Amino acid sequence: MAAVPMSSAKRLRQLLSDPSRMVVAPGVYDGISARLALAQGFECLYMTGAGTNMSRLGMADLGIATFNDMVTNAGMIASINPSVPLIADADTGYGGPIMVARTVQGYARAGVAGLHIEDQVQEKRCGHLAGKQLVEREVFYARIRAAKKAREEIGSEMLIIARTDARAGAGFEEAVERLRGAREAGADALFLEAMQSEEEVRKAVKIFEGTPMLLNMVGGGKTPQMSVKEAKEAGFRIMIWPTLLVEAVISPLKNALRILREEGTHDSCEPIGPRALFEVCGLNELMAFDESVGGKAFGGQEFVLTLARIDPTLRVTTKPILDKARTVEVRRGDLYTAEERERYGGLPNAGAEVASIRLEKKGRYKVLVERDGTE
Ligand SMILES: C[C@](O)(C(=O)O)[C@H](CC(=O)O)C(=O)O
Repeated sequence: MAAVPMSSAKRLRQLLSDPSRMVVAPGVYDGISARLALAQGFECLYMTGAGTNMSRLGMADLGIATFNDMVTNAGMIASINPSVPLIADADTGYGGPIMVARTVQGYARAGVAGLHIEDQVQEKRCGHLAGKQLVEREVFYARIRAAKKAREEIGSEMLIIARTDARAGAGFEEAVERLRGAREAGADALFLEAMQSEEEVRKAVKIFEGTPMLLNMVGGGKTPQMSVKEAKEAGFRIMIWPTLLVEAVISPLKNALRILREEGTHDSCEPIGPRALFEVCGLNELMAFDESVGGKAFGGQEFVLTLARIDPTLRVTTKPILDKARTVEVRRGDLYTAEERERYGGLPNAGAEVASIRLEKKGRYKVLVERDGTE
């Protein structure tokens, strides 16, 4: 329900047009992970194919998710905040050139801002597993040409990123050659999968100077670990962290389940309660929308918040408080003046959380909040 001042693809291109910026995109795979990344104010998200296979299908990253699985997930994620660009994994494009075209147009209509298409065979696998097989160079180039032509046919600005998986079996030089060919075939950005040393990482950026390069940071993968700062200094323009969140949930979930199974309780983590839980997925905004159009389904009280320390002119916002609500989330956009809302309302930062106010008891509130969100 956020305002959409420009297409997310245009926004992604705008971010890339500033050479001093690197686009950092955490890998998300479902509604909760996407909501959490948006709440942190990330300016771009990445829909991981590995995470989509795992969370939607319960399957390993072995190219099992089909176009329909992927486009449905991408459309759901892209729609949560359409002003924040989503780069989505499009694997091999899911078939020959005709199918690649369908994939590109389907992703564009689903609101995806950029996608990557690779040169593995259909029975593909995670780029950091052994035993990958490649299609011939020309087959790869035809995929990229199909992607570009399909995008042009519908007037989309979606970014086409060519990914090569050649490093593992065919070597660095072949990978570079394939990306050269893909660039000629019309790719806007390049992704050399599973580079194996810092030297390769730096060399690749140098070879393709002038073309945006994507760095894939898989924890425990083939590529040496680099921070956002290091990747930016090396010259990358996009950095994805595909498995960060998938990995992060495994242990806590296992632990909670083990405790429930062994001890018959659920005290492995402090329960935050249903209200706070749903606030992660937009409860307050959804209710505010309902109220703003005269809906009566969730009538609550008014919450008056004064952010005196952030701005001397005193920023005030009102937010509804649900019955029995325990927290109120304040986002940057809540504090905009009408003019600011017009100008900045659609930018990713508008959704960034500035404070999470814990409510002690029902009543009318007037709260002073400092920049770090503490009362
Ligand atoms: C980027 C990637 O395509 C993904 O699906 O997110 C994977 C990540 C992974 O499986 O570790 C890849 O690098 O192949």
